[in-house]
Amino acid sequence: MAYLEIFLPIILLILFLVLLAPKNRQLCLPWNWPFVRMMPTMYLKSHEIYDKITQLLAENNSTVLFKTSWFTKTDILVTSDPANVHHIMTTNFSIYQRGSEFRNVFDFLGQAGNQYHESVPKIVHQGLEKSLIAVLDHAAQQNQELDLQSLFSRFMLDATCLLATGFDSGSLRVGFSRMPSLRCHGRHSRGRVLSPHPAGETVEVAAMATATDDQETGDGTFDVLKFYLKEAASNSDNKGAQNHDDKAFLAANLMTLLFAGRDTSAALLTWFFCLISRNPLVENKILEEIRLNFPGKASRKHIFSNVEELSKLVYLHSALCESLRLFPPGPFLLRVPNQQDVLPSGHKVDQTTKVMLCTYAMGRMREIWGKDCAEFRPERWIMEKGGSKHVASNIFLAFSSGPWSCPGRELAFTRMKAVAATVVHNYRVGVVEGKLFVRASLPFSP
Ligand code: HEM
Repeated sequence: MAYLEIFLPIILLILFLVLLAPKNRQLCLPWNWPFVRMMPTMYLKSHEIYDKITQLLAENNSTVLFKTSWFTKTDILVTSDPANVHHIMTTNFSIYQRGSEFRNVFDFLGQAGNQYHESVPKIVHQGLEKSLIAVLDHAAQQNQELDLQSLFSRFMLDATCLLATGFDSGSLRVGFSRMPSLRCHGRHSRGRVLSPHPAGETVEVAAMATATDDQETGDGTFDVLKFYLKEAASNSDNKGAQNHDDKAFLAANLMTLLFAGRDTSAALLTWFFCLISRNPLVENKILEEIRLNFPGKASRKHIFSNVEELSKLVYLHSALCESLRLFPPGPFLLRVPNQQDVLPSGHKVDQTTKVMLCTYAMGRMREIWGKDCAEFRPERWIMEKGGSKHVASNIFLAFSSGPWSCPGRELAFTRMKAVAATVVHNYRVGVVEGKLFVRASLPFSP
């Protein structure tokens, strides 16, 4: 009897697991436990989540439904199937829409007007000369190790802030110590950029749109949004935002831009330098391309006089695309349908399904990129007769696809090419042994 009391619950538990757990089991999917479903496996594998999901997608026809717990009632459908991507991002995008109106506000991204074309070359040159080259020269003279991602983040933050608002946050300079951080606060769309002030002392740069934001902050912070609104109002064609709703909207967009313009490009450039430091042949080809296209500039730090000249660097462009394929700064794009839908793969989704498009896995699919999909090979982006190869955005998803794709793509390439060409031409970058680590975070970064 005593034995029965001990063994009966165990037998019942085993029966329960056997009957319930394997119910939805597909090929090689994580074990689907009762109540907590696939959460334990996802948690345990979180440190290698991107590679694990890539492998699962390869084994399950590019689409996998992850069951989260019974309590949250939300399932996650992960897909790298190009037909699903096209359906979600283009054909049926209206039910998966993100609903952003940023395009009307910041026309400098090239959607309208010519402010982009006028300002970018000046800002890129100024940033390279005043900060990037100065910092790298100093580090090279001192034989100093540098945190590359912090360096590129600062460059991109200063360039984006200057371009979007006219304010120079001056965070990249010789002797920088703290990494600037971007923070957003609650319902007032309040954001802060922590950055060392050009004058030397550390101050906070804030973009605020609270009900009381007419007052001076009085705590040593600089209100970038107020600066931007004043500039906009003094422009006769644009009276600037007048009411608080407009200001909140502008503040939210300003923060989006600062985040989008800083971390993506900085993470990608860091991966680019990691990859070329391990592939010296690629680095040599980039150097050769620079030599051929900018003759007579060998002894100069600045190899190009206007950013349009950068379009000659086809191999460098390809090496950046190849880095984006292997290490896209956004490894997943998230969408939630606002009604029921059936994907081309046959999967049904509704408002309780989070759909994750796996950019990382798509960049490593044999079916798309061939047997050598795991190799870093910029040549795959170049046509046989020369020139860059066009790859459809539903298979190369780094900048998203369809109507809501990245509006900063051209700007991103211009700035990344300017930085990469200048650094490759002037310095040798190597990864310090043991200092490269991969963070499972967004943006996906070394
Ligand atoms: C390597 C560089 C970059 C990559 C890989 C990248 C990638 C992306 C992706 C994938 C999205 C769409 C996200 C989604 O649909 O869920 C996006 C949106 C966006 N990107 Fe980029 N981007 C880059 C650089 C930039 C730059 C330089 C800017 C501007 C300064 C920029 C501005 C934006 C904005 C404003 C959005 C829309 C954000 C929103 O809708 O909330 N991006 N980007």
